[in-house]
Amino acid sequence: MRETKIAVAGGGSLGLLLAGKLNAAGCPAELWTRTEDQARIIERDGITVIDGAGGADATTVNAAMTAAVKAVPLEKAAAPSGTAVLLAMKQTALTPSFVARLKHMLPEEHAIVAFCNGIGHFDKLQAGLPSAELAAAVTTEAARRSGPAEVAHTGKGQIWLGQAPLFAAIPPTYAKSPDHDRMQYIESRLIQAGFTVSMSNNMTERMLRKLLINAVINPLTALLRIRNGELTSTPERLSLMRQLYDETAGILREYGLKDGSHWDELLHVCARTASNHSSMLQDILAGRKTEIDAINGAVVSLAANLGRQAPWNDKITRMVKSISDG
Ligand SMILES: NC(=O)C1=CN([C@@H]2O[C@H](COP(=O)(O)OP(=O)(O)OC[C@H]3O[C@@H](n4cnc5c(N)ncnc54)[C@H](OP(=O)(O)O)[C@@H]3O)[C@@H](O)[C@H]2O)C=CC1
Ligand SMILES: CC(C)(CO)C(=O)C(=O)O
Repeated sequence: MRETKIAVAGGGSLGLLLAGKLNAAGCPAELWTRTEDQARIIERDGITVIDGAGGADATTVNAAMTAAVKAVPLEKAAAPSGTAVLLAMKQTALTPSFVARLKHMLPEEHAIVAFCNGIGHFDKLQAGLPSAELAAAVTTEAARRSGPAEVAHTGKGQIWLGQAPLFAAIPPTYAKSPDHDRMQYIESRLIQAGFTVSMSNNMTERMLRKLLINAVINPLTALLRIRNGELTSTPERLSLMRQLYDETAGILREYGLKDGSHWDELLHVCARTASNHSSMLQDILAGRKTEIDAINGAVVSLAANLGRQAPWNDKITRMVKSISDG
């Protein structure tokens, strides 16, 4: 098997969950933070993961565990040949200068497994990191950072791993395939850490399904400032959801979204994550840039590539941008 060293980039909700659980299970995974301060706190205190927190079920028992984790600010990280980076950062952080910094620090042989919601990130990574083995991870896990070294695991879900699709490129040109042994190694380590993981040979479909869910729940909950479960509570809100859903699903079908009960899946996600603030609402409340460009903005671009319009997605993108920092 090719030598692989796992590193997690981004000490936010998902990054703390991944690094905390991997290290707790005896799988060393260095965490690359943005700040020196956060790395220092984690080196001192380890990462605490509170499992079961935020569960809708009142009988859920919270269990906390703390793991020692090696943490360094990203620009000081040393990445040996064969490093696999679990990228747990928002789309908004993947600027050309950040991708150039990654290229500078990563060895020739490396893999990037991107957990980002939305689409467009693989095009940016592919353009800036031509020798990267690019892999996609789609997850229904839910996590919320509650301190620099503490994360609440607010929903147990699944992780799908596989080759990265490139949606914007027409005709599609595929990124360098992830090394099979390396992906199996990552899968086995994540399973050892307690995650439910499956390899998928159709990440396009997985990502489009997640995109459809995020394109409806995220902007509406952000604009209405409500929890995910409250979205289905009135006929007016359901009607907004339905219009946005119909338009988005119609476009995503042209890119490989299969026919299926996606509307039921959407309602199920609202019920399963009823008490969550969506990530977009959290960004708005914290005054951060949202991932709207990579979600509804991306749907508008996908429609334009087909010579079509997506007026619901276009308007909702403008509305979210008009109440946030971009
Ligand atoms: N949280 C969840 O449950 C889920 C999240 N996702 C997706 O995963 C991705 C990550 O989400 P999440 O963890 O919630 O996001 P967070 O905003 O909680 O975390 C992002 C992290 O990236 C760090 N970061 C930003 N810029 C840099 C940089 N230049 N160098 C190093 N680190 C940097 C931030 O650092 P700092 O805090 O210092 O600013 C922050 O810790 C998103 O695309 C999200 O949509 C998908 C499924 C579930
Ligand atoms: C599934 C959902 C909507 C859960 O909150 C999510 O992925 C998000 O908030 O970004």
